Order: sequence, then structure tokens, then C-alpha cells
Amino acid sequence: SFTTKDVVLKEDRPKSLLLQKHSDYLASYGLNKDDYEYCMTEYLRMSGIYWSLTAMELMDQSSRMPKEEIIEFIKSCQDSESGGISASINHDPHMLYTLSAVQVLAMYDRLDAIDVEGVVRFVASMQQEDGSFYGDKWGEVDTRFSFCAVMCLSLLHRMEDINVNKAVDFVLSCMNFDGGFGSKPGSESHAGLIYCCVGTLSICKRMDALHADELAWWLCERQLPSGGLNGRPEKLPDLCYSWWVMSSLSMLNRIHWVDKKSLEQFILACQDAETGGFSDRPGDITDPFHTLFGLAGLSLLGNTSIKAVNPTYCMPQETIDKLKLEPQILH
Ligand SMILES: COc1ccc(S(=O)(=O)N2Cc3cc(-c4ccc(C=O)o4)ccc3N(Cc3cncn3C)C[C@H]2Cc2ccc(O)cc2)cc1
Ligand SMILES: [Zn+2]
Repeated sequence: SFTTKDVVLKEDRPKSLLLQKHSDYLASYGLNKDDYEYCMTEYLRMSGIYWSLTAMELMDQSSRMPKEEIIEFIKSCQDSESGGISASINHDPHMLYTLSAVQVLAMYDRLDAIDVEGVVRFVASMQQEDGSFYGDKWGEVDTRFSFCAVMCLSLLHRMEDINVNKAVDFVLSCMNFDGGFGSKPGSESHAGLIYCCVGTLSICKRMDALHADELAWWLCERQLPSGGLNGRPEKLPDLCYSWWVMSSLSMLNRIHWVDKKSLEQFILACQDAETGGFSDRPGDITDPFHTLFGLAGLSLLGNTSIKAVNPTYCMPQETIDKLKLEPQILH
């Protein structure tokens, strides 16, 4: 007999949304600078701030975040020479953290706090002849960095500073026969990278090039009997994959292809009623990363106690509206 990897939801799992617990969890995360996990995640601190702030915004609790301290931290992480932004002070600038910083400042409407020309110069300097993007000066190519580049520049209304057609051509060169995408041409389809590639095409308004039905079919096949979604065939379900798959299906206008009720039960089961926050699977340790994607996923499923999230940017819809951005959604 074969065993389909899946989890079993326990009867005593959380069945309602514990908003106050999550707000308290994120408000206190990082207050204790000696906390083990806090110290161990210094290398992704800028992204951690984006995940925490966006989650708080979606719960309408962002007033509990230390706004001025965050803005000062971001200013101190911009590298004057390259223009790029690092995860923490004195770390190397990288596309991942440059994007996270721009997303945070866009939500705070404080893009004036950094050298925008420097950011544009850094992002444009990462584009290669084939249209692909490096993550940093060490030269790793990944479709994740194409998504960082176009999302970051679209938030700054500076898309004309890169070669958009070549950026799209590179992403399309990563499309597989299953309609999905990997990190580079020929790489295996993976839900997280499909989200990055579909998001890139959504921002560049080039979703016409997608094989929408094949791709949506591969995505909804990620759902398991537990209701949870995995990132690739034969893998265990994981809450963050719920976001990558659902946001991609939302951009493809095919979110109705998943079983919303059982997926909502899985997401609610990933909450921790003691500590607050969401984890990757029921019973695991919670973190700000999965807490954002749990809340954003419930928002996409129509939970109105959470503010509307934009599936392409994973930011509050009201921020995208204020910036007058119109990422493409298939009809
Ligand atoms: C705990 O082990 C990891 C492994 C990879 C990473 S990662 O930075 O490469 N990354 C994001 C990520 C973050 C966390 C986390 C813990 C505490 C905080 C504070 O904000 O954030 C946890 C996991 C995680 N992963 C790994 C992962 C997710 N689900 C299962 N796993 C093993 C994703 C990983 C890749 C990534 C995805 C999206 C993104 O925007 C950036 C990076 C981080 C911790
Ligand atoms: Zn995960």
C-alpha cells in the first residue's frame, strides 16, 4: 500500500480566528533582543519586519508596531555605494531585503526616507543580458529575484529603468510542460516559484503567455485530504504553500478550483492558542513568516475580519490602490 503524506487535524484544534492572540504575538516579537529565535533570524530581519507589519496591517493593528524605529532601521540598512538595502546593519545588500524595505516604506507612505535613485540603480544593476536578475553581487540567478525586481520598481513607479520585455522573456523561458515554473530554465515546478513567476507576469501585464488551465490544474492538485496544500507532489502540506497556491490561483481567477472550507479548517488548525501566531503545520512552532501567510490566506478565502490583501503584492489592497497600481488579473 502507498502512503499519501498528509497530516490529521485533531478534534481539539482551533476552529476560530484568534486575532487578539496574533496581534499580541507580533507586537511582542523582537521586544526581547536576546530571544534565541530573534538573534538567529538577524540575517532576514528586514523581511521579518515586512512579514510582521503586513500581518498587523491586515489585522488593522499596525499602530502597535514601532514605526519611527523601523524607518530609522531601514535608513541605516541602505548601502550608500550600491544603493541596495541589507537585512540588518552591516550585512550585504540583497534584492530580497531591498524589496522588503520598499514594501514596508510603501505601507508607511514614507518612501521619501530612503535614496530611491540608489535603490533603482541597485535593482537595474542586477539585470543580466538574458533578462534574468542576480540576488546580489555574488551572482545567484533565480526567478524569485525577477519578482523582487519588478515588484520593487513597480512600487517606485520606475519600471522603465529595466528591460521589462527581456525580464518577461527570461521568466517565460522557465515555464515547464506542466504549465508551472522553477527557479531557472529547466528547473522543476514549485508552488513558491510559480507564485513569483505569475506575479512577475501580473505586474508586467503579460499573463496572456500563461497556459492558465494546465497551471491551475497543477496548482489545485496541491490540495490534500487534510485540506492543506503542498508545494510539490508527494510533499507534506504547509501553510505558506496555501498562500503561494491560492494567490497564484487568484491571479489566474481560478481560486474556486480549491475546496475552500477544508483549506480554511487547515489554516485555522495552524494557529497556536497559547503563544499566538501560525505555524507551518498544526502543532509546530509559530513564526511571523507563517503568521502573515495564514492571515493573508484567510483574507483571500473571504474572511472579512481581516482586511483585503492584494494577491500579487501580498500587501494590503488599500496600499496598492493608494499607489494606483493595477496588477493584471485574468478574466
Ligand atoms: C527555520 O528555517 C528557516 C529556513 C529558511 C528560511 S528563509 O529565510 O530562507 N525563508 C523564509 C522563512 C522564514 C521563517 C522565519 C522564522 C522566524 C521568522 C521571523 O520573521 O521567519 C521560517 C521559515 C522560512 N522559510 C522556510 C520554510 C517555510 N516553510 C517551511 N520552511 C522550511 C522559507 C524561506 C524561503 C523564503 C520564502 C519566501 C520569502 O519571501 C523569503 C524566503 C528561514 C528559516
Ligand atoms: Zn512554510
